[in-house]
Amino acid sequence: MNAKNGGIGMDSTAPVLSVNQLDYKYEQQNVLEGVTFSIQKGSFAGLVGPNGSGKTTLIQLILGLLRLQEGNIELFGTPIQKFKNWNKISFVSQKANTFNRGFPATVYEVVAMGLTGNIGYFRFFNRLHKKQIYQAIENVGMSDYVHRNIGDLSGGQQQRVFIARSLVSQPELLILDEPTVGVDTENVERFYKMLARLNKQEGITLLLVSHDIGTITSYVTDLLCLNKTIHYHGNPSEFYQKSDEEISKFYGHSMHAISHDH
Ligand SMILES: Nc1ncnc2c1ncn2[C@@H]1O[C@H](COP(=O)(O)OP(=O)(O)OP(=O)(O)O)[C@@H](O)[C@H]1O
Repeated sequence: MNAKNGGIGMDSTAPVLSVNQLDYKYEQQNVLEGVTFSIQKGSFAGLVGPNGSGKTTLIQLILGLLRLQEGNIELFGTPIQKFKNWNKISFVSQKANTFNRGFPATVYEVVAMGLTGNIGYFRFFNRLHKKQIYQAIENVGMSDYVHRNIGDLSGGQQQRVFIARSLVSQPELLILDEPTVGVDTENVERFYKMLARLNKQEGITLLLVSHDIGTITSYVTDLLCLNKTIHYHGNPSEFYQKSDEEISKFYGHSMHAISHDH
């Protein structure tokens, strides 16, 4: 059943994201071929693939930053060409933590910036906006740092603040492109735990792009392996039943994934 209404109404039963037979090439280089998958509401999806496997290109297509060549993408049941509710989607890029450390803003101010798209730069925040800002900061476990300068925080803490900034507008789908680049190992685990909690308790659908297949498989509900096309989409634990040979065939090199139980 599809309750589309000229691209304005949303089909609440539709997948949050549906990608169908997507091909993409830069000049003569085919980067994506026949990419097909969908992500259901409430999933924590991990998209993994080696360098150059097309992850960033795929995300840029999903965010409407690159024009479709072949195939189609639906967001909340609406073809991307007609999709207007971009406030339902938030994106945190790997570049977020290359933030200028000298930037004179507190955690509160950085998170508040996530609301300016909703209310405009020169409007004042009302009580509800302030509540949303504090709630987003609490959701990423940064309440003790509200008035600290962003430049004084560690890479992992800064990245949590950027997640809070993207959560404050209350998106339904949060897309993260390699958010743990530059975050030390111990904090990477904490970071993934925080994402898993946001997914379970706040019901936010997550699409996490990573080349770190070992760690993310402990947290994600859906694992997608991309190398030009989707070679695996399913339960992360079933992925480990595949032979090393099968995995390395699409991963491009031999790899030993490590599974942790949490
Ligand atoms: N703007 C561009 N023009 C030409 N080729 C590009 C462009 N962007 C990416 N490519 C090429 O397309 C292929 C896929 O790149 P993409 O960045 O999508 O992969 P990725 O999986 O995100 O890689 P990484 O993990 O290294 O970031 C690579 O071979 C890359 O060199």
